[in-house]
Amino acid sequence: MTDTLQTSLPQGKMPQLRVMPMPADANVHGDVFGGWIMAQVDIAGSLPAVRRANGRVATVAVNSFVFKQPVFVGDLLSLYADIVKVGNTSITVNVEVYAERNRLQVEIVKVTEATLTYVATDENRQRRPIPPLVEE
Ligand SMILES: CC(=O)SCCNC(=O)CCNC(=O)[C@H](O)C(C)(C)COP(=O)(O)OP(=O)(O)OC[C@H]1O[C@@H](n2cnc3c(N)ncnc32)[C@H](O)[C@@H]1OP(=O)(O)O
Repeated sequence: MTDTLQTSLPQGKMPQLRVMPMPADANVHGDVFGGWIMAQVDIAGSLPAVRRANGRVATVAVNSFVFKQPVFVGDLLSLYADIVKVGNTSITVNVEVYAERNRLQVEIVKVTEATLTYVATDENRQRRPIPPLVEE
């Protein structure tokens, strides 16, 4: 598992989300609940999906989710999300989470990796086609 240890955050990319878990997010041993991390990953992954879908999306599947290293209260988490597939109505996003621990000593650890699929939905919560990509 040596590939989980990083010395820096991904270069040239902006995190979708940065967040710090608080004591209420931890179990009795002080480690952060997996469910809390999953919620942050779901939010981070939805952000590029909403932009690409130009509107609301719903999470239809968590295709994979790996907790590579524990997360501790006070870690500063950076969540990076990249669209890896666009279907007719669905968008699949890869999310990577890095923790900055002991921030004065700059220890950065890759803690989580996940792939989720979102479906573009309309005002009746029914699936809708992904609109064509508009060049900016
Ligand atoms: C806001 C939130 O995120 S709330 C989080 C919880 N999520 C929800 O409450 C969503 C509940 N689910 C639903 O409402 C419905 O399943 C919907 C609207 C998301 C999808 O509606 P359905 O009619 O079931 O869609 P359908 O089966 O045709 O699949 C739609 C797309 O999702 C994909 N999909 C469906 N199931 C899966 C799966 N298990 N894994 C990967 N992709 C899937 C399909 O391949 C299809 O993609 P494509 O159109 O790009 O080919």
